[in-house]
Amino acid sequence: MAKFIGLDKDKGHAGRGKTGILLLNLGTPDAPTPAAVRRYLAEFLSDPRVVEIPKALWKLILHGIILRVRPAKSAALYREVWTDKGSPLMDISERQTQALAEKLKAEGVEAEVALAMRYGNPAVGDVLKRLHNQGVDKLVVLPLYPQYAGPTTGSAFDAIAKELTQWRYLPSLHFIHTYHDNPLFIEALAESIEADFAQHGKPQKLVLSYHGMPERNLKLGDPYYCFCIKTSRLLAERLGLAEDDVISSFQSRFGKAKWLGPYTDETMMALPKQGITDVAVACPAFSADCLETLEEIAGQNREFFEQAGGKSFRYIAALNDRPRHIEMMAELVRPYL
Ligand SMILES: C=CC1=C(C)c2cc3[nH]c(cc4nc(cc5[nH]c(cc1n2)c(C)c5CCC(=O)O)C(CCC(=O)O)=C4C)c(C)c3C=C
Ligand SMILES: [Fe+2]
Ligand SMILES: [Fe+2]
Repeated sequence: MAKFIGLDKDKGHAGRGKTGILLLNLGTPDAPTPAAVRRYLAEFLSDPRVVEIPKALWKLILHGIILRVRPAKSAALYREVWTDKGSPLMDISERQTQALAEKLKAEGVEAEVALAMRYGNPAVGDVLKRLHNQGVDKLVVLPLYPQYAGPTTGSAFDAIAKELTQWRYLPSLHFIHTYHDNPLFIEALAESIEADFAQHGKPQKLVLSYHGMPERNLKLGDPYYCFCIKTSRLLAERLGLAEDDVISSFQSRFGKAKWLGPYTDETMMALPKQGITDVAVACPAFSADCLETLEEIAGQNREFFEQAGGKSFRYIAALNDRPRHIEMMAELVRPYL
């Protein structure tokens, strides 16, 4: 067998030269069952970009403890958010892909728009091979993580690179690494928040809850924290809110190490004691609603807030397939088409 994957020898260069746009997100289990969640977590948590502790030690902890305990617990949480269309993250990602394809087509842009997931399905390698077979020689990759982070965007790049190192004929490649301060991104977020304020009134505080990361990653040079804070600052400026009206916090801790703070759960338990009983919460690190927003924020954190005496907790949905969000995606890829 040849060492590298080349052009199809029967077709040669015929029908090539197409542009492909690859939207990439994290991935989600195939079903809300312990077995499917175990498969998903085993792949996710074996990624050295995600958990940076010595490999042999981590393998023992992962297989000896975590993958025995967590799948059943997580599967129960996934069941709470699962719909007849499956995992929200998958359903929404598919809708985003379709909407971007339709928008570009309406603009007269010819491009194959595809979705891949970093873990699980559709797998990055399979989707890249499919695009290659469709004649794509120019590839634009848009990981749907607004703020660059090594464990997410960096890992998405690894998956692309791992596949392409096996190819003989590489496409031209454009990798969009961050859009935390893109004006259309800020505009899309602002619109979604303004729509909430118009309906329910301005809350005492707007809480912007970002997915967390070990604090050590920041110290080692990961820009994620600074990018999150910049998103918050630009968003507050665009909304005309004072610094004191907005809280940035970090959710979804994993393991015993210190993570970026302040922690969202502790914030929610503390606010009512400070007289803050009316909050709106948005999650600007998530381009699509998923377990971490629907269950952890709109479910668990709402309960923490209300149990501590909070009166009004509104979760503002992720940008999902809002037209302005799709417009932002088109704008991000346009320079490379
Ligand atoms: C173990 C460390 C983790 C790091 C670091 C991390 C970073 C990170 N993650 C996202 C986005 C998402 N994470 C999601 C789920 C999820 N994340 C972790 C762990 C880390 N994430 C776990 C173990 C899980 C699985 C859920 C569970 O078992 O509790 C999801 C949702 C997936 C879904 O199916 O809905 C997203 C999205 C970002 C942006 C990020 C950045 C630093
Ligand atoms: Fe995560
Ligand atoms: Fe979580």
